[in-house]
Amino acid sequence: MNKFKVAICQMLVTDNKEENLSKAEEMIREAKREAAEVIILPEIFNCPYNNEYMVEMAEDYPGKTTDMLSSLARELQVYIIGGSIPEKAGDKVYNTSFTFNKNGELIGTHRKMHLFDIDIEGKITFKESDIVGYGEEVTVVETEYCKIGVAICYDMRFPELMRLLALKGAEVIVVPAAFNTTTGPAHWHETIKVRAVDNQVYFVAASPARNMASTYHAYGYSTIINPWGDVVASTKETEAIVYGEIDLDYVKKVRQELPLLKHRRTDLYTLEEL
Ligand SMILES: NC(=O)CC(=O)C(=O)O
Repeated sequence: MNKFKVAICQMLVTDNKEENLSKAEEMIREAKREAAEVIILPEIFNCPYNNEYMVEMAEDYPGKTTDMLSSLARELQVYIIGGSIPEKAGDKVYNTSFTFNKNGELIGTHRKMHLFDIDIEGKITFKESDIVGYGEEVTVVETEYCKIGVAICYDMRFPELMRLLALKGAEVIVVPAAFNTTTGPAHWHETIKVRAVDNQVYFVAASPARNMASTYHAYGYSTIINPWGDVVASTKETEAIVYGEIDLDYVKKVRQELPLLKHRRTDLYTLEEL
């Protein structure tokens, strides 16, 4: 089982949770019909990426959204990396990604570790930490194919975390994300490519489609990059499913031919999880 097919559901997210859940289900079913085995949703897919909505629509785990993902994973016999949702835990809200295996069992929970607090003059101000709590754990999920590192959006801007995922054995890194129309054109493609090349992984970056009726204008352009830095598949800003094949022999080949991970001077510097 050295190859498997992934699908990114680049869905249009609205302020209607029922509509978002139906859209996610419809796209997951379509991806299964196209033989995808690992299906990925974008960051904050069940409500708008906006602090007020995230507080209002946050759900406990287990809850309506995660129950739906779990039962779809079981029924369709696929892995689902459920983008992220606002998760309510006690009096806190987290931006959390839940991953389910083919039996519908929860095999990974990633709470966004780096929160999107930015202020770009004349363009965009966002202060996620006003309402979202910080995740504390590095997340690598075990699948029947390989280990998959999971992080959320702004997390991917931190090369130390991405490297840690590779050092923990990830051959694929999946990042549900929602860059925007300021940061997307500036950094999206370059960041994805360099993280794939540095860590010699398949890098799967899943965005929502752009919704100009929303307060946050997601960039779109969900993309899969291989360990050599080539684009396996990509799309533009509108709703679409992006499919790509992950070839684990190719990961091994690139890592053998250009042994970056082996050539690290760990006698001179190290990276450790505290
Ligand atoms: N939405 C994010 O967390 C990050 C983002 O949009 C960016 O880094 O740009």
